[in-house]
Amino acid sequence: MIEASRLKKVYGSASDGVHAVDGVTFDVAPGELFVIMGLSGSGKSTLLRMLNRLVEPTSGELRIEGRDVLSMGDADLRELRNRKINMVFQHFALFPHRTVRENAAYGMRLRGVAQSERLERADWALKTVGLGDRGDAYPGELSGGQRQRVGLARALATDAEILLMDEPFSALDPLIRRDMQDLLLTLQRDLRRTIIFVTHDLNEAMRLGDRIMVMRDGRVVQLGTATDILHTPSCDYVRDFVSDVDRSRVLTAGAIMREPLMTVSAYDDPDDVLRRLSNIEAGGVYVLDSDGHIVGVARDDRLAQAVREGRTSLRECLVDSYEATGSDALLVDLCPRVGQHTVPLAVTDDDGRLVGVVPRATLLTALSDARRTDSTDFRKAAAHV
Ligand SMILES: Nc1ncnc2c1ncn2[C@@H]1O[C@H](COP(=O)(O)OP(=O)(O)OP(=O)(O)O)[C@@H](O)[C@H]1O
Repeated sequence: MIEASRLKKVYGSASDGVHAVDGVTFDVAPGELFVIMGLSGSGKSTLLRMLNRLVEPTSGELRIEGRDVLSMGDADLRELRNRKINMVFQHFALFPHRTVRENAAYGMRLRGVAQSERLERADWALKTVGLGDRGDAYPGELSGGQRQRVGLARALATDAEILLMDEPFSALDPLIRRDMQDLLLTLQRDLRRTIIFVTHDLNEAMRLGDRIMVMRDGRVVQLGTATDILHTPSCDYVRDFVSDVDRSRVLTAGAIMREPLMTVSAYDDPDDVLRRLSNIEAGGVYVLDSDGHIVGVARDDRLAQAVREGRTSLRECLVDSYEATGSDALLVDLCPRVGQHTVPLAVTDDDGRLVGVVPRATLLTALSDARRTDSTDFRKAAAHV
């Protein structure tokens, strides 16, 4: 959707001006939530504003859906800003004398949408952000978080495919901010807009971003998924940021899961399964059907009993003592659920097929700070838990 190559912005003269953005290259896929993260002054806002040429790049290339944005004339640029891209700011600047519905409809007015359609889409957008019953209220009658929702509704009501969001939640208190992040993630699952989201908060970046671009002094110091950045920070600068991140609320089961050491089929022989289990020193194993769904767990004590009794069907000695979760579950929610059974926590796909497991040691290692664990024996210790 967006391809930026060696984008540069120098405020002032080339020799002694400010190199706000210094040769940045990245691309954003359709439907991606792409986060630009960095400290104050690292060039995030400048970069964001170059994407719709509110700030004119000094040099570089920029394509949106393959079209060269930097060579566009006024008419094409207006069209791009009016139809394709919408911008959401930290302060939404709602009009106090207009109703919430009129405020939500405002972006479409600029785009020349007929009034009846404007109001209809505004009502849809307000409902989407949970303010369906507040359309007739005035902004002054809403809380800060609700006003921010109106701003979000305004951006959603237009059908712009690309949303540029500059620290939209930074002015909100932490609980409302978390609500708004949840709302954005939920909306994004359904609406799949392409979002470029600027923040200086790595926790927020990691919660929201499909990918995160970390900037420092106008340059990109790392570009990757939250897991990439947590596990392999590119330099000390990123490592310092990462040490403050609450891993339990960023990493997911899918990001840390392992291949199960072994799985067996319900048609396998109990004696054989027991022998294989003892080889890997495990107390139990997942039994799968031919599609990979979990049929149950074969535990060593039950298997030993079945063998003693001369039974040959694995199905007869299965138990259902295991825990399963989806791959997008956060580690904070897994903590109480691992280590309860002889088999590790199962990670299943939407159809209930086993896609991986989370042993307790894996969870502990993932929760620990990589920087500290490099210098201690934590990883080794965790492996024995
Ligand atoms: N209009 C301008 N004229 C001159 N310098 C500017 C201008 N806008 C930004 N800068 C400088 O460019 C650099 C990058 O600023 P920018 O606002 O893009 O960073 P940022 O990462 O978005 O910071 P913040 O999080 O504080 O908004 C800073 O050194 C800033 O002082």
